[in-house]
Order: sequence, then C-alpha cells, then structure tokens
Amino acid sequence: MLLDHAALGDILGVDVPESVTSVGAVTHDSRDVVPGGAFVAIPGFLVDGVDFVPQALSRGASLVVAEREVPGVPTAIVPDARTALARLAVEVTGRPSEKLTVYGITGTNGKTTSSYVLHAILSAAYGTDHTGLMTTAEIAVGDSREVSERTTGEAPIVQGNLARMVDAGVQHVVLETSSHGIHLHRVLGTHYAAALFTNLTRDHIDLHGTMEDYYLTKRRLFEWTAGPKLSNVDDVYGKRLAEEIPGTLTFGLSENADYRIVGERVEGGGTAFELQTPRGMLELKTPLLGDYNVHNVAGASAIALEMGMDPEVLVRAVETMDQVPGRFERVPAALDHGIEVVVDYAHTDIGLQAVLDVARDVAQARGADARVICIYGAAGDRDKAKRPLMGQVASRLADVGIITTDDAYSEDPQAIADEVATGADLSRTTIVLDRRKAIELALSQARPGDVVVVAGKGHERVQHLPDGDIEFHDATVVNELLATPAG
Ligand SMILES: CC(=O)N[C@H]1[C@@H](OP(=O)(O)OP(=O)(O)OC[C@H]2O[C@@H](n3ccc(=O)[nH]c3=O)[C@H](O)[C@@H]2O)O[C@H](CO)[C@@H](O)[C@@H]1O[C@H](C)C(=O)N[C@@H](C)C(=O)N[C@H](CCC(=O)O)C(=O)O
Ligand SMILES: Nc1ncnc2c1ncn2[C@@H]1O[C@H](COP(=O)(O)OP(=O)(O)OP(=O)(O)O)[C@@H](O)[C@H]1O
Repeated sequence: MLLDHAALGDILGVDVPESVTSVGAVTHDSRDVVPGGAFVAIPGFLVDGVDFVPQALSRGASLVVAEREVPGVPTAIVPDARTALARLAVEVTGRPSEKLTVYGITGTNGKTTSSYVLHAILSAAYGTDHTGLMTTAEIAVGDSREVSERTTGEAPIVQGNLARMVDAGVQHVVLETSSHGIHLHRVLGTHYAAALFTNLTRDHIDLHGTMEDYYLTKRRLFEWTAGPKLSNVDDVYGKRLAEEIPGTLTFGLSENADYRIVGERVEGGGTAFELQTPRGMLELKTPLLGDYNVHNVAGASAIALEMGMDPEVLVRAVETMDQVPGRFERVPAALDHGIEVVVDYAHTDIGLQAVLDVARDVAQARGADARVICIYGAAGDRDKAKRPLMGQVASRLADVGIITTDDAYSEDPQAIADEVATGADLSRTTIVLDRRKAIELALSQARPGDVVVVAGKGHERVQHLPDGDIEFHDATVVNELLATPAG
C-alpha cells in the first residue's frame, strides 16, 4: 500500500522531509531496501542502523527514519525507531491482522508445541489453505511451509507474512509471540483475537533484567487482546495473570481450572486425558508424549473451544495431528532397526530433564533392559552456567551420554564440551565433537529396545561453528546414517 506524505506524517507523528512524496515498503535492514521504500535505522545492541543509511540510499530508499540526525540526509527523526518501524509496517501492509483472526501464544516453554496443536485444530476446522502459522520452527502460509529464522520476526517480517496470508486467502493465524517480540515492538499494532499463556520460568533476564519485567512484558499480550484469553493456572505467573487480567479463563490440573485436565495416562503410544470444560467433558488423545504436552494440548484446545470450535472436529484433530518438528520428534525409520530415535530442541538443563524423563518412560515401555542414550551439548556465546548442569542432568537421567557440539558460534567446541563434562559421570560419558560422528556412535551402540535422544538442535538446519555455518539437520543425519549399511 502506498503511503503519501501526509499519511507518513500522521503515522510517525513527526515532520517528514518535504522531498518524500510516498513510501511503498519499509525495512530495518539496508540489505532489504527496495526502491521507493523506507529505511528505519535501529540503534542495535551491536551496531547502529544509522551506519547503514548510505547503503539504504544507494538501494533507492525514499525515506530515512532514525532517532537522531543523519548528517547530510533528510531524515524523519522519531523518539523510538522500533515503534516507528512497527507503525509503518502495519500501515504499509494494509493492517493485515485486522483482516485475520490472530491467535497469540506466549510463555517461556511450550509456545511452539501449543502453536502446532492449535494450528492442527484450526486446519481441521477451516482447511490448511485457510490457516497460517508463525513459529520458531516454521512459517506456514496456507499449504506452503518455510523454515523460520526467529520466533517472532521484526515488524516488517511479521506484518509482511500476515499480508501474504491475507493475499493467499488465509483466515486463521497462530502467531507464536516471544517476549522479545513484545519488548522490541515487533508485534506492535497487531490485532490479536485470542491469547494463550503457557508458563513463565527464568529466561531472557539479559533482555528483561528481572522476572517481574519479563512477566509484565508477556502480560501486555493479554492487555491488548479483547477476545478469549486462556492462562495456565498451574503456573505461578499464569495464576497471577488470570487474577490480574479480567476475563481470563484458566486451564490446568487445578480443581479450580475452567478447563480442567483429569485422568492423564499413556495410551496407544501417545497420551490420553479428559478435559472438563465449562460445556462438558471431552476425551482427548494425542500422539504427543510427556506431562508438559498435556498442558500444551489442553491450552490450545481451550482457546479453540472458547473461539467456538466444534468439539468433535477438535477431538479428531488432536488425535491425528502430525509430530511437531524437532519437539520429541520420533524418527520412524529407527523402528525398523528395533530402536527409537528422538530429536528434541532441549538446549538447557531444564529442557534436557523434560525430554529425558519422557524418554525414560518410553524406554521402560519397550523393555526392562532398554537404555536411554543421550547426545547433547551446549551452545557457545550463551549462558555458561547451564553447561555443567546439562552434564549432571544427562548423567542422572540417561544410561549413556555423548557430549557433542551444539551451535558453538565463536567458542572452541572442545572447551565447551569440557565444561559440560565437569558435571557429567565420566564413566558413562564420551566426548565426540563432530556431531555427525556422535550420532553415528550412538546408533552403533544402540541395542534393540534402546531410546536414543539427539538433543539441542531440534528442527534447525544450520550449525553455527567458529569456522562458519554448515548445513546440519539432526533428523536428516539420523535417516542418512540408518540408511547406511554398518561397515
Ligand atoms: C539481542 C537481540 O535481540 N538482538 C536484535 C538486535 O540485534 P543487534 O542489536 O545486534 O543489531 P544488528 O542486528 O547487528 O544491527 C542493528 C540494525 O542494523 C541493521 N543492519 C545491519 C547490518 C546491515 O548490513 N544493514 C543493516 O541495516 C539491522 O537490520 C538492525 O536493524 O536487533 C536486530 C534487528 O532488529 C535483531 O534482529 C536482533 O535479534 C537477534 C537476531 C536475536 O537473535 N534475537 C533473539 C535473542 C530473539 O529475538 N529471540 C526471540 C525468542 C526467544 C525465545 O523465545 O526463546 C525471538 O523472538 O526469536
Ligand atoms: N508446557 C510446557 N512446560 C514445560 N516445558 C515444556 C512445555 N512444553 C514444552 N516444554 C519443553 O520445552 C521444549 C521446547 O518446547 P517448545 O518449542 O514447544 O517451547 P517454546 O516455548 O516454543 O520454546 P522455543 O521458542 O525455544 O522453541 C520442549 O522440548 C520441552 O522439553
């Protein structure tokens, strides 16, 4: 949509240089500028967007927006560049969220999984071609899927994707909404029809400073949402959210939950439970395993029901949904070899504990001698405190541990592995830095019945190493190795 000079002044609330007649696109990245588009210079954490104004102009930017004067360049000077970016992105794409039903999902854990459950329910009700998804793992615009780069992209990405969805005839969209997304105004101006809160545990303190700020940031999604709001009452912050935001309903194990989980049990390779709803009881079965996934399924179901979903359609959708990419993703080909191989995104001690608890249940169901073999590692340039804790958890919950390289970024993979190993039981742990070789070792050691957990990278397709990025997708590598005759 073309924004003229007057519209630009209204949107930005500041003087726009006289020379600017109109703008047809907006970006915060000089490399993505198109002729006639606006470039918004964000003062980043590492570099300042203003440094890239010359490149933006050389690519044909018709408007520069920044928080300070850019010498020699007519600039719209705004108090907050990210707010300006979001406002321009919403308007230039024609306010797409107002033409869609957008479901926002936030929380520390379970956002992606809950998003996939809700997407499966919506797809069953309205058709995959009328349903969209934006998550850490994938972006789905109707039937077309692409790999996602971020949980919640910058405003031009979010609004651009929503606009693509409108053009493609999508009506219902699940938008995984991170606290970065809210704090950095990536979703500002997005019209949410419904909101779901999964839980809140310690994370992202580098961005928020305190848990209180982290919570209040997530709470804003609920302040923006006029329609149905669901919160996990079993979580301390979820309970608080329901108390603080009028009209918020709850789900969980608690007796007082509006949507109450009862009778959870492992059944037919998946999980079954009853959901007591304000309008009667639903018998739900899901292929997903693990206590936490019962909460994810319950929350997604509750929000869908509050939005008027047919319960029968919902029950069928939950039962037949596909695996979530990289979240306890079972590799089918492994079963032909008598073993179970699971790829999971767990990249913290807490995540590792959750996945290994479920893996242990699966192993026990496969036989008294079945072992859990865990391949894991910690990322570089990130929280170092978790490294020995990951070693401890893996040694406590797995029979065999193989420490390997995750995304090392600029750090030495051997040094990271050594730090992880300080927490591990070295009598049952090997370090194999090459991730492919580590997986190969685990598969060669696995005996019939064993469960192999490949933790850390989940759906991701690139490994970031000090020498550069390489293509690496755990499930693909597992399949390749399983297809290679042992030699
Ligand atoms: C810590 C953090 O949030 N960093 C964000 C920040 O990066 P930065 O300050 O280092 O800045 P920069 O990207 O180097 O550059 C500053 C500006 O110059 C621009 N630039 C840069 C280079 C160039 O050639 N031309 C150009 O115009 C950039 O587009 C940017 O606008 O500003 C960038 C642009 O807006 C963001 O992309 C970047 O997110 C980074 C990539 C990131 O990974 N963020 C993570 C932590 C994140 O957002 N995670 C949450 C989910 C977390 C979860 O739920 O677990 C998410 O929603 O994904
Ligand atoms: N409801 C939940 N409560 C606690 N832990 C969970 C829950 N759901 C998932 N997990 C754990 O968190 C991991 C990541 O799950 P998921 O990707 O759904 O969460 P997320 O919030 O989207 O995180 P990310 O944005 O990092 O992908 C899972 O592998 C599992 O170990």
